[in-house]
Amino acid sequence: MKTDTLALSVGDPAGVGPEIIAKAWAALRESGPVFMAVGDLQSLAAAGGGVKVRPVTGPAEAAQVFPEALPVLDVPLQSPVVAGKPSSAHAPQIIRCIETGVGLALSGAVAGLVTAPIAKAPLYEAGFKFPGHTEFLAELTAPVPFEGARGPVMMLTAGDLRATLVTIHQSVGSVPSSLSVPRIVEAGLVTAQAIKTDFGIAAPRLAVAALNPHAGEGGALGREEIETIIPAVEILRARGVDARGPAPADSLFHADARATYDAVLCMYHDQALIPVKMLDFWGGVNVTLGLPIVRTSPDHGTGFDIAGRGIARPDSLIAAIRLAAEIAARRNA
Ligand SMILES: NC(=O)c1ccc[n+]([C@@H]2O[C@H](COP(=O)([O-])OP(=O)(O)OC[C@H]3O[C@@H](n4cnc5c(N)ncnc54)[C@H](O)[C@@H]3O)[C@@H](O)[C@H]2O)c1
Ligand SMILES: N[C@H](C(=O)O)[C@H](O)COP(=O)(O)O
Repeated sequence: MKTDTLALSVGDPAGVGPEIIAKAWAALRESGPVFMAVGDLQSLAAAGGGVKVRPVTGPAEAAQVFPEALPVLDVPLQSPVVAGKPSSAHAPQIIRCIETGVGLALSGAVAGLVTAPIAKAPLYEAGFKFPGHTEFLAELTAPVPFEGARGPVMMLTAGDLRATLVTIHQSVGSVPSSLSVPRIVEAGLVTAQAIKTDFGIAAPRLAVAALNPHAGEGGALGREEIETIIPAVEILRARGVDARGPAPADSLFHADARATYDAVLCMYHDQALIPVKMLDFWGGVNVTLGLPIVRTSPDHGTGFDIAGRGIARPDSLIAAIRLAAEIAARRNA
């Protein structure tokens, strides 16, 4: 039976996740979307600022209790949590919550997965081999077939801006040598497909950002456009994608420019994330495209500097929950 209940992995228990999950539940308990937190019951209760939490055995029970209490599929921590103090000792539980959420989404028990922020450093310290959720989720869902161009592709969206990334968590210095025609084409195909299936735009217009200032100024300021990005755009167009570019990134993000495209393919992390988080830090959402599950996440991180003080804002998490529900409804229509 199809469900619209979402799973919400708690992320790093020492971060703002538990607090903003409780605040998101308080904001959505009457209107929905319904979600079930997957995490340590005790630390959610402690961080929830008086919000009622209720242990549940699964999404069906979660939907029943949601109007009255925050439903939690308990994945107990094995060591104490101090807000603002990340610990690699929490890594196994953080990873298990994500794995549980992915399993529920793959089985159809939930409509999608929303992931509260994780901090990479404590996970790396515990031997976590993936740069972040994006690559981990791709690994966990790899055995499951997916029709069309397969991701993962990271998208950050806020307002009318949808920006996807060719390269993600790597140093700026390593980006030029990482760009290749196949890699840009693949990211463009996944983006164009997702704009149709997940965002409901029948004829997506894809802008492609240049890497170098002034798009390389005819080669005088770099040759990545001539040698790599332009050939990739040509292949995308030959494969039926309405791709345009590469355009100089500094004139791609103002309001009039944004009106000319439905998504913009960026070459590296901050080329996409700075404009998105400038446009609306509190409403931005991280979406993983091209996977057999729906996955969103807030556009911010664990906020260790403010965790436990009760001042973290749930806006981006609420936007992520709402967008996951919207995408899931489109995919299941
Ligand atoms: N979705 C995710 O899982 C995600 C997203 C971004 C960063 N991260 C990770 O989080 C860790 C910390 O990252 P960072 O310090 O670069 O970024 P951050 O977003 O955690 O913090 C940046 C600033 O924004 C503030 N902030 C963050 N969330 C807030 C909220 N909900 N309400 C009010 N203020 C908030 C913080 O206090 C801080 O001053 C890193 O390990 C990073 O990799 C995870
Ligand atoms: N670059 C992401 C952001 O700033 O929102 C963040 O690191 C999350 O990445 P994963 O979803 O891969 O954990």
